Parts: sequence; C-alpha cells; structure tokens
Amino acid sequence: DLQPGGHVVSEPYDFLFDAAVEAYYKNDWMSVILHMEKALRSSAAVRRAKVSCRIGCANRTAFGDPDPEVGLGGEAVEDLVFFQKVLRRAQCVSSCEADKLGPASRHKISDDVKLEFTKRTPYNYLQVAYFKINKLDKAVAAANTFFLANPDHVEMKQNLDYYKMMAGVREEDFKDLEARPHMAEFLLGKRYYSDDSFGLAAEHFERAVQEYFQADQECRVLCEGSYDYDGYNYMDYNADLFQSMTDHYMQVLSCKQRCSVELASSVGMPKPFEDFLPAHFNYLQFSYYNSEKYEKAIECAKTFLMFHPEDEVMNQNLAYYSAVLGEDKASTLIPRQVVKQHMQQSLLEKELLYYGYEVFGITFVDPDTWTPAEIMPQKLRDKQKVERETAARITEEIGNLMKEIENLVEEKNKDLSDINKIITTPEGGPVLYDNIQISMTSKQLNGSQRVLLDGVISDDECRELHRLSNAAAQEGDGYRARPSPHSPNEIFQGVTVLKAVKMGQEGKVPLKSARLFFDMSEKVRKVLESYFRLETPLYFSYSHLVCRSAVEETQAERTDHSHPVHVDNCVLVSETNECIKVPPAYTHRDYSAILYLNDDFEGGDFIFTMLDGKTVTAEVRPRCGRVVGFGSGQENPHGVRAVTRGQRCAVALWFTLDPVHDEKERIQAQDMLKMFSTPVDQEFAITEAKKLEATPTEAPPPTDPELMTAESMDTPQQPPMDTPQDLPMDTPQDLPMDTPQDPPMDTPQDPPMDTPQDPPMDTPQDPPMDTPQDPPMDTPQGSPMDTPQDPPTEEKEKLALSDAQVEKPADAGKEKTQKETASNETKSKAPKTKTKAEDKVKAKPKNGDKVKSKPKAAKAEAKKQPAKTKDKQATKKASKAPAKKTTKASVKDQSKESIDVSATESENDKDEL
Ligand SMILES: O=C(O)CCC(=O)C(=O)O
Ligand SMILES: [Fe+2]
Repeated sequence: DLQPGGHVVSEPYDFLFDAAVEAYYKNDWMSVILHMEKALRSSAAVRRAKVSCRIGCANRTAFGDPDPEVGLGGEAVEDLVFFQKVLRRAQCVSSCEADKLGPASRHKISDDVKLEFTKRTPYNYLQVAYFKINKLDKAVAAANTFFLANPDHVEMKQNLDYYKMMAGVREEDFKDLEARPHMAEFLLGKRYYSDDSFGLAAEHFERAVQEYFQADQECRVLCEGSYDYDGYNYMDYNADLFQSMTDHYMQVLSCKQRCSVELASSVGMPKPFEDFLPAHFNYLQFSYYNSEKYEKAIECAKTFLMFHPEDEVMNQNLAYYSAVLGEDKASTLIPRQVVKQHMQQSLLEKELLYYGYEVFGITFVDPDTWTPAEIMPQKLRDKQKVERETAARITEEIGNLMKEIENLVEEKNKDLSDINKIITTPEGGPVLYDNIQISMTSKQLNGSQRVLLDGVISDDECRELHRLSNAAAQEGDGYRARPSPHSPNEIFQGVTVLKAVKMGQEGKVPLKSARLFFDMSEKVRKVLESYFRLETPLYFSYSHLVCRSAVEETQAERTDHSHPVHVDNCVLVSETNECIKVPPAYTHRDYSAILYLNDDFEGGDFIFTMLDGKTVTAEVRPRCGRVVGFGSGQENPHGVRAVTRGQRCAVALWFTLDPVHDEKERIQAQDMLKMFSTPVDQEFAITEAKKLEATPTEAPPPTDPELMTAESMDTPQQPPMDTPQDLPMDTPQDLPMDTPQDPPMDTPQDPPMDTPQDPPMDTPQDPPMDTPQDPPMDTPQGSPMDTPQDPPTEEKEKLALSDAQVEKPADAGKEKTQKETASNETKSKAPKTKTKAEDKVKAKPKNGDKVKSKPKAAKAEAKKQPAKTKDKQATKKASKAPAKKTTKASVKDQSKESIDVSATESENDKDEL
C-alpha cells in the first residue's frame, strides 16, 4: 500500500480528518466519505508501519560485534556494546519508519485527534454521510461501529433502532468495523461454550489464544513511543542520561504490562475481563474434556495452573483427567510453552518495575491477578497488607452494622409473618372461578398448606401450552442437548415466561401462547392467594414451563426419580429429618404450585413425603388443568416419580410474600406483552404488514436533501473538536421523522434480541461462568473427582434443592461456585443500573421534534434487560435414609374424574420391588 513517494501515507490523518469534518458542514457527502475513509486508512497504515518497524528491529538480535577499535576494557566496553545496540536499534526503527511513513510531520498526530479515533468518532460522521447518499449498509455498519464504543449515545441508539426496522437493512449489516480478532474469537468461543458446543468453543478459544499473542506483541511494541512528560513541563525536565532512560523505560514497561488489560477490554464493555489470558485455558480445558480430548484438557489445565498453581478446582480437574487418561501418559504432558515464555517475560518486567518503585518511587500497579506474591518487594507487600487490613476492618464494621439492621428488619418481618401465618392457617378461601374445583384439601392430602385443584385451565389451553413448551425447547433454550441433571433417564426442557415472550416477539413461537403462559400463571397466583386466605399479596418468584421426557432405551433397570424428594425453600437433610433454611435454598419462597398440562405418559406421579424423604404421605396423578398447590416450607417435602414413557409437561410456579423477591423477569415479560398488546386478530395483520414492509420493492423513498438543509443549518458551526460527538447527531437522528415509512408508535418494532450492543451487557468480566469445574453427568458417582455439578442457569434454581438429596462427593467446586455466585451477583447489578441510567437519559427528550422518536428507543431498551444471573446451587451432601413403612394418600386418575385416596406401602418398599 505504498503511496507515490514510497510511503504508505500521503497525508497525515489529522489533516484528512479535518478536511472531512469541514466537508461535513458543507453537506459535501462524497468528500466526507473520501477524506474520512482516507483518514481511517492512513491511521491504520501508520500503526501497521510502526508495529512492523519495531518488531523487525527487535528481531534483529545482534547488531554486529562491538567495534574492536574501541580498545577500552571492562564496563565501558560493555556499555558501549549496549549502546551500540541501542543506537543501531534506534537507527533501524527510525529509518524503517521514515521509509514507510516519510518525515515525522506526516504521521505525528495530536493527542486530541488520537482520542477522537479511539472514540471511533470518524464513524459518527461516516454514518450520516452514508445515510445521505443512501448507502444504507455502510451507514448501518458505521453507526454500529460508533455505537459499540459509545453505548450511552442516545441519538445513535435511536438511529440504530430506526435502521433496524428499515426495509432493506439486514442483520449482517450491523458490523463492527473495528473488531479485534482476539476478542471476537474469545466472545465466539464463549458463545459456543455456553451453548455446550464444546468442539466449536475449543476451536475459537484456540484461535483467540493465537490472536492474543499477536495482539499482545503489537500492543507491546506500540508502547515504545515517545516519553510522556505527564505532569511536568518538558522544559524543566533535566534528568541525566540514565535517569531519563530509566524514566522512559519504566513508562514503556508499565505500558507493556497494561497490555494485558488493554487486550481484555472491549469497546463499550464497562470493565475488562478479569484474568483474561488464564480464562482462555480454563474454558479450553473444560471444552476439551467435553470433547473427550483428555490430552489437550490436561495440557490446558496445566497451563492454567501455571498462573494459579493453588487453584483447587483446576487441580481436581487435572487429577480427574489424569486418572482417565492414565497417570503415566498424563505426567508427560507439559503446559503451553508460549504461555510460559510470556509469563517469564512479564514477571521480569514486573520485577524491574517494582525495583523502580522501591528505588525511585515510580508507581506501578500490577494489572495481573496471577503474579506470585514474592515478586512484589517486601516493603510494598507490608504497606499493602496494612491497607488491606484497614479496608477489611472498615468493611467488617460496615458489615456488622448492616447485619444489625438486617436482624432488626428480619425480626420485624418475622413478627409480621408469624402474625400472617396465624391469620392464614385457615385455608379454604374461595377459588374465584366457577370451573375450578377443590379436589383435595390439606386434610385429605395428609398434611398442611396443601391443596389439589382441578379445572384450572381448559383442554385447549393445556394443548397450547404443551405445544409452546416443545416449540420453545426446539428453538433451543440451552437445555436441548442436555439430559436431565436429575436423571440420565429423562430429557429435561424448560422455558421461562420471559424467554417465551421473547421468542414470541421474535416470531419463533406464537406470541399468543406466550401470553397464555403469562396469564395462566397469574390465574394460579390469584387462586392460591385467595384459597390460602393470604393477607398480603403473593408475588411470583420464578415461573417455568417444564417437560420431562423418558429416554426409552434406559427405562428397564431404572430406580431413580424424575425429581428427587426436596423442599422448595430449604435444604432437606433427610438423615436427620431436618430442613435448613439457608442459601443456596431459595429461602424467600413461600408457596409453590404445579399446573399440569397432560397425562399421556407413564410414571411421573407427584408425591408428598415426610421429612425423611421416603415416607410418602400423598400422591397426585398429573392431568390437564390440575394444580397441586402447597406451602414451600419444610411441611411439604415432595418429589416426582420416574417418567418411564412419554413426556410430562407442567408449569412450575414459586411464589413469595416478600415483594423484594418479585420476579424481575416477569415484570420485563409483562412490559413486553403490554407493548405488543394489540388484539389477537390484529397481530396477524401487523405481521403481514411488516412482511410487506420488508420486501425489497418497498425500498425507502430517497431522502430529500432539501428537507434536511434547514435542520442541519440550525446546528451551530462550532469547531468540531469541541463537541464533536454531538454535532453530527442532530441531523441523522431526525431523519426518521422526515421519512414517510416511520411506522406508527405502537407496532412492534422488533429489534433482534441480541442487538450488537448486547455482548458487553451480557457478562462482561465474567470469569469462566457456570462450568469449567462442571463435571460430567455420567461419571461414576462417589470418587472425589466426579462432583457432578451445575446445570445451567435457571434450571439450576429448580434443581438446586433436589440435588442436595442426591448422594454427592465432597466438592472443591463448591468454594469456587460460591465465589462465582457472589461475583456474579455483583456483576448482574452493573448492567441493571446501567439500563436504568439509560432509561433516565431517554426520558428527557431534547426538543419537540425528537420526542416522537423517543418512545422507540425507550421501548427497545426495555426489551434488552441484562442477561443471565447464575443461580446458586446446593452442594449439601446427604445419603439415603433407611426404609420405613407407612401409609399415604394417593390420587389416581384411571377413572377420569374419580379421585382415589388409598393407603399403600412405603415408597421405599415400592422402589425395592
Ligand atoms: O413437576 C412436579 O410435579 C414437581 C416439580 C417440583 O417439585 C419442583 O420443580 O420443585
Ligand atoms: Fe419442588
């Protein structure tokens, strides 16, 4: 890409940038594009040339032997040899750069302009210019590229929303023109990883590692720039040769160290990924393990352990993989050497930097989490220890205060809830709907806070929800390929209300069915609230439409349950007949209800038991429209018998009396439903209308430049550098208003759920999320390594308590999991706050004209709440209690409406049979 004159750049890019901005204010769109694109090319070329010169020079290991003429001895010669190298290296770099770039005036760029390029400002101008000349795909790519780096930019968000519903704009047009390959590969790897596509995940993480080192090398050489006087006037700076070399060199080293953070950051992401490079190997080891590539898994586990040698989970995983592969073979496998070299180099740098700190007081903040403590000088370690202790003391004091406050509040609540209980004990309030019958009460079900209702929903409604669960599962909700974590003999699939509504909105399932899911669960809530005569409202805590399907081949010798006996709001320890109301149990749950959708399967009866988890006290045969409702506490241990044939579907609902735990997802689902609350028969018409709109023949009318002029003229002709990000926006953002195809406000505008700005929201600094320690479902139980853990996300919430009943080996994953849970909780807060803040911004429109487009942005915002929060899980160990004989009530449905309450043998006896 050499220019006439032999250089890669013909004009400095600040000059080109200015020319483009000037053209912008003359509405000379072609010239904007010409200059701005040249500026981007030029900036990239300057960077490339610098990288290549510096790498080239560094690779020339020796610049020849010292000149024998010098004839001095000892240190002086060594110095000279050293400086000879320095000089030659300098000559190499400068002549290489001069060759490629020409004189410095061609590529020395002011900091202001550099900053604009970092902020991706050129794309802001470009998107307007492209829009004006009707190059939509390019306008969209530019808008998206800009927005990714400026996610709070309200106007650009509106523009993007506008583009999203424009005919002729495709999802692929929302490109990131500045994407960095190592990050793109890492994010792809993460995406496949969370879909359990481990083969693809490993491929992308491997590529990410490769790209990482490439990017790291580039980042590092670019640190070898000029000295930043940073604070003091360069005229006053009068350090001597070695001092100034040291100052400069320390600055360069510090910059090189920061590359690990720079590479872990992505535009628009609130924080860099933590422990980024090691995380690659954490993901890789588990991906390889799942692909049964044990050698690679071992290699990656060992690589990870170079960073964190004490990591318990990884040591355990390594032990497990080694046992599977054979210890002899495993011991011959070594960690990745490039990583080892990288670490060695980085550690040497850190040592020098700490030396600089100790001797000259040059500050250095180590960006890595894996640095061994010894690297830091004792003095600094002591100082940090004192600081940490002070911080810990303050935190503890605050914690104590908070606890006291919590206790006070809790006591107050307890009083209230005790009062509540007394008030609510007499169940038997009205069930509010004519069709609903109370089939069994607590008394008939041999317990308290229990009820069995029939006729809660109709056969048609059952069929519709059943269809929804299968359609949603087919569309892939993350559980598709995952066998039930309760039992390898069943496939488990589930969908939440929000997921169903989102899929409805994306057209993947009928929106009507999602609404039915929402409405029917609300119906159950109301009925329970009334039946149990609750004094305070019942709030949703979690809603889940779930199906369990028998795996036909494995039913013969099956002895397990579909869902082991558990209690919904405490951890059941059946050996001691105790239920402990502590996390990870969902202690805030107060009532549970299961709404059944079908009965055309074998097995799958619901059972209530005593606290021993064995003695069955009542049994319910699922059927369409039937609801079993019960208090979520220790009075109601329950489980589900094995589904041995067919598919059993139900809506599982958990409720809380505590408004604080009101299900956030549901509120979001409700907002979305409200948004789409067109009468059902209109829905079709709108879908059709949208289809029409999307046909290419209905291309947008060309924008009339005349219309725009008046508007653009309004913008003050300020020098663009002052407020560059504001100026171009005024115009494009208004465009939608002028164009006739602007759709009416309340039609669904349907931006795809994962709009490009989502990834950062998703799980930014997310450490390897729910699984690296995630061991396999089917490894033999009982060895210390096999620790089956952690089904994914929401499902976990449901499974957690019952898992506690399954015999489990002691589990090193536990500690980590709790840590992760805690950190995930913190993480999940960040995006939420952000969403709120954005909403606030959007709530105040700037001028009358713009008001019209505001609701669009605000609505779109509501649709993309932060993604998943990892749920807690129980890891409590419990073993089976001995068998006992007793009686129970059972509800069977062989004879249609008749309910048969009979005493039968104990659950255990039956199992033995
Ligand atoms: O599906 C059922 O009948 C009960 C499920 C259950 O108890 C639960 O998911 O916690
Ligand atoms: Fe349950």
